Amino acid sequence: MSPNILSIAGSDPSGGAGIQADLKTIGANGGYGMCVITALTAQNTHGVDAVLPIDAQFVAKQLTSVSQDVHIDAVKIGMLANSQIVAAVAAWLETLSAPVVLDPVMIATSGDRLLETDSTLDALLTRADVLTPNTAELAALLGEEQVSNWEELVAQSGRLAAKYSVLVVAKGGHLPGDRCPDALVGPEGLIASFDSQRLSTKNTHGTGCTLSSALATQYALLGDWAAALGAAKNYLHAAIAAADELKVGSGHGPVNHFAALLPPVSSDPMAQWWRDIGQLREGIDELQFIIELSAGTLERERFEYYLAQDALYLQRYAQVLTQASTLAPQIEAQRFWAKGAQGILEGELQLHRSELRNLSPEPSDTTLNYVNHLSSCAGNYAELIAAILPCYWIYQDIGNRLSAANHPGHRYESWLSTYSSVEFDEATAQAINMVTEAWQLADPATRSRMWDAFRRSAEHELSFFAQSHAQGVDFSTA
Ligand SMILES: Nc1ncnc2c1ncn2[C@@H]1O[C@H](COP(=O)(O)OP(=O)(O)O)[C@@H](O)[C@H]1O
Ligand SMILES: Cc1ncc(COP(=O)(O)O)c(N)n1
Repeated sequence: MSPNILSIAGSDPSGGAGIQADLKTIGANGGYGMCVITALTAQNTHGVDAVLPIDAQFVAKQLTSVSQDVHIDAVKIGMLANSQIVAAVAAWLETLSAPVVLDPVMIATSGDRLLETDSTLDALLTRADVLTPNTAELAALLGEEQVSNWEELVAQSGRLAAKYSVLVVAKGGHLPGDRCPDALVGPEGLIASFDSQRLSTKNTHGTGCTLSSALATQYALLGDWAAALGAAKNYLHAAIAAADELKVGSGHGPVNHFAALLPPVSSDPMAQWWRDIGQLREGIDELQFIIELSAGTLERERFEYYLAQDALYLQRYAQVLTQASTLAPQIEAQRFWAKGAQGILEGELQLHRSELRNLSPEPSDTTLNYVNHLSSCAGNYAELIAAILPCYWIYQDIGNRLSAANHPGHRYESWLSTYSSVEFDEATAQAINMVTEAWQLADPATRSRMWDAFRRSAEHELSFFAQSHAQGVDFSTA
């Protein structure tokens, strides 16, 4: 069951910090988010322009309305704006036993004040379970100098923990260096530390809000502060790592709160598919058959075996292209696939016959598995053309390299000269476009079947090129 997490914080209308960041974070971590607003701010990714604190009695009213009705599993406190609001929240907390994470927000990263100068958080510091100050807030709470290295930060956090009998998260975000450690520190010293790489981005607006609300949510789920901090830090790290995918403002933008929940944003799904079969493509390049064909050392027998299987495959492939033409929703696509089928029947198969001394009558298991896979996709146009595509694309890719290795006197000179042509490059680009268009129109389930059909065909391509050397690559049961 989702824990109910209450954020008591200010509003950031640009959505990266404050209650907006908290609600996104709580939801992304599996909690049910609620919020009591303490202040409105007018701010963006460059800084805070104005603050309008909510009347303290109205803050109290919001708190009682929520807690009279809803069971609260954990509380996260952020910006409180002034001492009247601090007092209202402190009085309300006396009626509640839920765990409390207090992010002692005083000054925004941009340097703007979020807690009035004459206000103190003292009434809340002992009631909180965990404090999450940044280096400047930590120093201010102790009336000490701000530290600049990790050992001093852990020591200073320990002094704060002892002063208020609480746990303190030592946050390395503002320290120099390429690491970004955080640690849970108690009155007795270090409890658990979590190191991470410092991510290179200027988009870190709201990281403190995000960490503290993730911590409250994870504690409600896990019941252990150290484990909760580890989980919260992992979540934040992924959100910072994906921050640059968002395009929010021209200053310090927000982190990407839903990064881990969303499928990778790819404006070019085919480029993604091509990358995702990268290992298979490398596997094909490393096959003895391809290496020897390219070098001209391939035995004639193996070459003819491959050609004979290819001829059998192409007969069926031409039928599959005809089926795609029948299923195609637009006339242009109908024509394209029909033309492909015709090209095979009239052009490529003739070429095979001229190279072959005798046509092997029997298709191998590898060849049969491949064509059966193609036929199994024939119930749906989008899936079928996704299955058809690797034959075009991989052949074109290898063909360009093989024809580059060709030279006068190469053992397979005439064959390799057919491997690359402007027409085939164009046909491949058009086939990629057709599959992209079908993908754009497809629902998520069909998209996933399309990718599966494409990937399986790429696997069959590898098996197909491997078969003349019987290298035992067989994905037929995959
Ligand atoms: N560039 C970064 N790469 C990775 N983690 C970061 C980066 N900047 C901040 N963090 C993390 O964000 C959290 C908030 O840290 P910090 O910036 O110190 O606090 P605040 O946002 O309150 O000023 C910490 O967990 C810190 O480790
Ligand atoms: C309403 C509100 N609350 C908190 C912060 C701190 O944000 P940061 O984590 O960037 O210092 C903020 N800028 N606005």
